[in-house]
Amino acid sequence: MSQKETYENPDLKKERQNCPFNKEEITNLLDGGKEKTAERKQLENYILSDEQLKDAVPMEYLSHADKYAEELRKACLLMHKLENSPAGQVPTLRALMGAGLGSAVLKEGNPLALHYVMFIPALMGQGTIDQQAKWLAKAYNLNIIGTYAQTELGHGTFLRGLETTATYDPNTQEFVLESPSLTAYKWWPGSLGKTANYAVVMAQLYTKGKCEGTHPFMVQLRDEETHEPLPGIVIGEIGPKLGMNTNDNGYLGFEKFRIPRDQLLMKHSQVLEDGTYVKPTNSKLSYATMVFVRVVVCQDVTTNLRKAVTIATRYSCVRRQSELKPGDREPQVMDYQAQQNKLLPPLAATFAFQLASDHLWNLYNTANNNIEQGDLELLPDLHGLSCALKALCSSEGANFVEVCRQSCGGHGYMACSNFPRIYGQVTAAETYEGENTVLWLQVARYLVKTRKEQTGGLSVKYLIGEEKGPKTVDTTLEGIVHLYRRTAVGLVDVAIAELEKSGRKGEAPHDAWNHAAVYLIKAAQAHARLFVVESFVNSLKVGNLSAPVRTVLSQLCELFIIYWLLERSGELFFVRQFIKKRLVTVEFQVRTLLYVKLLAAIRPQAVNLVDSFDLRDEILASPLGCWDGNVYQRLFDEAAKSPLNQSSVHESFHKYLKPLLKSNL
Ligand SMILES: CC/C=C\C/C=C\C/C=C\C/C=C\CC/C=C/C(=O)SCCNC(=O)CCNC(=O)[C@H](O)C(C)(C)COP(=O)(O)OP(=O)(O)OC[C@H]1O[C@@H](n2cnc3c(N)ncnc32)[C@H](O)[C@@H]1OP(=O)(O)O
Ligand SMILES: Cc1cc2nc3c(=O)[nH]c(=O)nc-3n(C[C@H](O)[C@H](O)[C@H](O)COP(=O)(O)OP(=O)(O)OC[C@H]3O[C@@H](n4cnc5c(N)ncnc54)[C@H](O)[C@@H]3O)c2cc1C
Repeated sequence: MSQKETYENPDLKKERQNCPFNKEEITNLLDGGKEKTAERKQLENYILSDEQLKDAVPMEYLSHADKYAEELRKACLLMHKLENSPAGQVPTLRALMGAGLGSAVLKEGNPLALHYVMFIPALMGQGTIDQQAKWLAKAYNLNIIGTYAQTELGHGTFLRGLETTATYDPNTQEFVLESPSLTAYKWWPGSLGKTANYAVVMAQLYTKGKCEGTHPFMVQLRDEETHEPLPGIVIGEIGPKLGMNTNDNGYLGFEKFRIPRDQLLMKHSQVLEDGTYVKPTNSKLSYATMVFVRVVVCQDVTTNLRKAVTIATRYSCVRRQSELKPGDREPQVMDYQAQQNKLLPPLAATFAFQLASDHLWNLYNTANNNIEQGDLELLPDLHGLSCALKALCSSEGANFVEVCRQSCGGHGYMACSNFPRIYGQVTAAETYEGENTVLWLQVARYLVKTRKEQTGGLSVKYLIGEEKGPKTVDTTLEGIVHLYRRTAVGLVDVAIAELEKSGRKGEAPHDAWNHAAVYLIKAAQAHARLFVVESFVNSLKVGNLSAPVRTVLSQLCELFIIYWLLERSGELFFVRQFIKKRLVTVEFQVRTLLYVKLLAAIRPQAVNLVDSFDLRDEILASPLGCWDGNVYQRLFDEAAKSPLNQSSVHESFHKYLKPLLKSNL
């Protein structure tokens, strides 16, 4: 019998009564259509009903090595299940790699993730047709398992500074891979520690005595039978981390390790037999795998945020605390405006991020198809937008997850609440695939270039030409979006003015850039926020939404846009003409009132909205967020699993505490 038939917390039951919109309509919208929802549900039933994929004990109680072994066992079993998946292999794989279904089974991290998320995409994006023919089938069939080894102990961000060398030897037609120092050791690649036997390795290519920059090489690391490291390969795992502990991030050193010439992935650049180097059409094409992951990370972070918001919202409607009206029953904590202020902006953000991520995904596919045909026109815009949204979704996402945790008081601090894991995953995305500050500066570079040269892609068109739109700002949605646009343009102009000021003082361009970093980052962030806000507003203009769904999504959209504006109001002070017009004081009062009204308007639908995410209890993996709201019983049940509760007196009492108690200190 399902939980839904046995118990439902009365407060949650009440929250769910008289829902003015069709929850399924929102579910379908988020899934990408009714058929996709049906497909997802079928897949969830298929995977989550398998007893062998369930945890015998909570993973927290296992050792580092046992956690890895357990997640690897389940990961391998999942791969076997792919064959008979009712949804087909590709959709199943996608679902298993991300923060939804995949993390319900592999809570600590998927030891095979890098194989699918980076190794196969790298082979596809960097390998020639012949190389793909040689390696891809083996990779898909899991005859080999790979990772993406780029970051080194000494360098992650600065790719031109990578130290690993691949020197071409025309006599043997081989590359010799070498780690010339400790800092040259690859450090961080996921799955490298224990799982992978192959890697795409990024190394400085030397041929005919000249360094041609970083290039991708296909490298076998371990024996395919024994899994022992090959001679000349030094390999291991880097140890426990804040989260993602069974992704077995590893280290890797090369001691004059030889690979054949045709293991340079040669789709974009080649080394001929005699050592002649053939350049790519664009040197950044070798970075394409990172661009792909930046795009999917936005979707992944959004899924994680939906989990955190669902847990916190349901819990906040079950939890009763303090006194709102003297003498009355303790209210649901969700009835405090302060709690709504914590939870409704992240709830709105899940929609905003999803819609922006969908746009980015479409841009990625178009740009990638064009690149395959040799047309690189969309590459700068894709790079700019993927950096901007990856940095924005991961940083805002991590902050929102932490707010969700805090909103659950003490119980949010329990490991079983699942907040530590969700946070661990989301904050990791602030660092991996390009540290966020570094990505903001990449975005700023694109914005400054566009503004100065008056040419750029679709996402930066607003920086070209004179500012359009009303000179005064009204409080309609369009008016507020215009305010975002003016702020974004204004901050780019402020950053350019800073750069020019330093230039006039005689500073070299690189120093001027460094000294304008604070402004440059603000401009990049304002640009990213503008994109998200416009995507949200524009998405509501199109599509055949029912009136009730359109109403609630419009409220969320308005709330989100005003929330960010209020949060970032300080930035308006950088844009001088706003202050002159006393916009800050006058308009803000109106918006603050509007914001509070929106909190009250959305509050009654909070549980219905998170229900419409349709996240199964197994995916939420939290006693605080379960559909039935049976929070206290579930917390008790979780505590019962603690190894310290398996006997009434722990053996350490007799060993340590009893002697102390008897010692008369
Ligand atoms: C199937 C999947 C389903 C679900 C999966 C879901 C989610 C994923 C889940 C889990 C993920 C699991 C694990 C995470 C794995 C993590 C892996 C990694 O972290 S791999 C390592 C990533 N490393 C980085 O990102 C390094 C960051 N650094 C850089 O990118 C570059 O060094 C930097 C951009 C900072 C600068 O490069 P540099 O070579 O120094 O460039 P330079 O300054 O000389 O030139 C700038 C010039 O180049 C343009 N440019 C830079 N990068 C790109 C690019 N990628 N594409 C296009 N163009 C680029 C830049 O705009 C500039 O152009 P202009 O000169 O201004 O014209
Ligand atoms: C969970 C996880 C998984 C990972 N998986 C992989 C993987 O599979 N494969 C792989 O190759 N790598 C992987 N990485 C490595 C990751 O890509 C790097 O950690 C990341 O790119 C940041 O590089 P770094 O660690 O060298 O940081 P650093 O670049 O040293 O950053 C340190 C500080 O310096 C600042 N900084 C650096 N450069 C600049 C600049 N130009 N301007 C201003 N500030 C700057 C940064 O903002 C940051 O505050 C992973 C990392 C993590 C955390």
